[in-house]
Amino acid sequence: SEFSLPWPPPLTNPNRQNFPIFLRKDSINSPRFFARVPQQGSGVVSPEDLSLPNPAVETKEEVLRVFDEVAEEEGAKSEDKAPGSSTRAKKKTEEEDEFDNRFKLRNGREVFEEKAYLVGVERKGDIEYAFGIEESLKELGQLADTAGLMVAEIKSAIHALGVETVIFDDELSAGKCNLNRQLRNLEKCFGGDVRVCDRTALILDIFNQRAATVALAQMEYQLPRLTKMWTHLERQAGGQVKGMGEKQIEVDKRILRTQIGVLKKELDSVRKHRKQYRNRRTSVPVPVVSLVGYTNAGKSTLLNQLTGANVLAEDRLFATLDPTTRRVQMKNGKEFLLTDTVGFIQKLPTTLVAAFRATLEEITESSLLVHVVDISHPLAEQQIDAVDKVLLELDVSSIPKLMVWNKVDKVADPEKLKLDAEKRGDIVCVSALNGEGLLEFCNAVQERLKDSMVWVEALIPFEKGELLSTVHQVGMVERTEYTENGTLVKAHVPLRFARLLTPMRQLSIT
Ligand SMILES: Nc1nc2c(ncn2[C@@H]2O[C@H](COP(=O)(O)OP(=O)(O)OP(=O)(O)O)[C@@H](O)[C@H]2O)c(=O)[nH]1
Ligand SMILES: [Mg+2]
Repeated sequence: SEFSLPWPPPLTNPNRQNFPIFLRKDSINSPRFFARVPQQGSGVVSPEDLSLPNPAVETKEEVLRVFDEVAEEEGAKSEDKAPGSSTRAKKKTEEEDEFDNRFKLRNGREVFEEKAYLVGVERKGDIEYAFGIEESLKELGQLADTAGLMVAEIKSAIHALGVETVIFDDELSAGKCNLNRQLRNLEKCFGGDVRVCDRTALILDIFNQRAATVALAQMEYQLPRLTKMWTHLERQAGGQVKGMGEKQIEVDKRILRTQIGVLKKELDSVRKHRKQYRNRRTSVPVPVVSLVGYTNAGKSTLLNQLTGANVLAEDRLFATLDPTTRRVQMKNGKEFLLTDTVGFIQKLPTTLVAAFRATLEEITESSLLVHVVDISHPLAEQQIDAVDKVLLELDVSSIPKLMVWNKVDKVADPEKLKLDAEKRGDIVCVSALNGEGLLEFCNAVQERLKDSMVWVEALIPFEKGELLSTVHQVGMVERTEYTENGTLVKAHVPLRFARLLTPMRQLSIT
């Protein structure tokens, strides 16, 4: 408070390469800021290098206040250094306590909370980008929460000492020389042991925590980036043992390649297992319906509501990483299998598409795709597009689709929304949370499934009673007639089941 800080603050090291960055508030109520770089390229805000000639921060006072806090902390530290200071020991244990407190329990797993600093870079060419940087950053924040990180506000970022990870909203592409320069510059600017990562690395981190199969994608992502990880060795060696860093790279690359080999084998066996499981399932003629949609749309909640299954549904991104299939039994005795899938996300890293494909293989064999949309989300349209794009890549255009607008309980004008849906004719409005519209949903599913069924007229002998009940369960029966020779049934049934009925169909023709 007695500090008067110069404005703009001086550079501690004038030789250090520094990109100017302008800070803007994330939104009026949010304490988070995002960075704007006026020219092409990326930039960083480094604590000592906070050279903001013309900050786009709403109030200069706000930033000054942050500086005050830093200064106060610095002041406290220098006091600390006084020999024999009794506050020193106290501070020490406080720090230790704080360190211990950062181990948190989440979903039965112990995670260490990292203080992270989100950086979004808006480039000139990106302005048209549908999601917009604010939304993208918000999503990144949620991603970071999911990874078990604590999103520190920019304040703590400026507090320097607090920041351990800097997360970029875009994939920092490897291989090109300007990435290396970019990373080195970042390292230089941040100094110390700050971890710099990007959207891809963060998503991979989440996957790595919960889905073993995706570890592969992570390793493949790491391989070209190893070069960067070992440059510090070269620097330490000061040119004398220049080969040292390189050797370590080779060792690391070899280890990674071996691990990739092992994982690939594991993945193969997982695939085989899943395939066997699917084959077993297809011998039961129950149609399979897959839930797809943007992450956090409410797919797992819908599955839970319909089946009473206890699938993890949470307000965090990528809550579901493994497909889960449950049997849905309707009041009228009809059944279908409902499969939950991993959510989609924009800017899906290229390395992840392959991993998604493995998890999403399930849906290529379903009779119907239900596209779940969080219609209360301001960017619902863009999320729909993002999902459609992935579906296109998965080559499932031949499978019929049904769109569900979820979270109708959350929208401002549900009646207007329902009218909109009605006008478009192919949309069901539901609230997976309170159960609204679920009956309509099931009926719509049945209706769509009919499109993938074939019409049969079959005379089923009385001794094959179980076949008749299966027709009722999995098909749509129009008529049954009892005759001397058995039950004459006219119905839509799944193709596979129709094959089972073939001999009886011939019977009905004669
Ligand atoms: N208000 C409201 N919230 C909902 C509704 N459906 C789901 N949610 C909430 O939305 C959040 C995400 O739901 P999930 O079912 O986990 O979403 P998901 O699509 O499975 O997400 P991923 O597994 O990440 O792909 C949870 O907090 C749910 O409680 C709804 O109809 N209304
Ligand atoms: Mg889910």
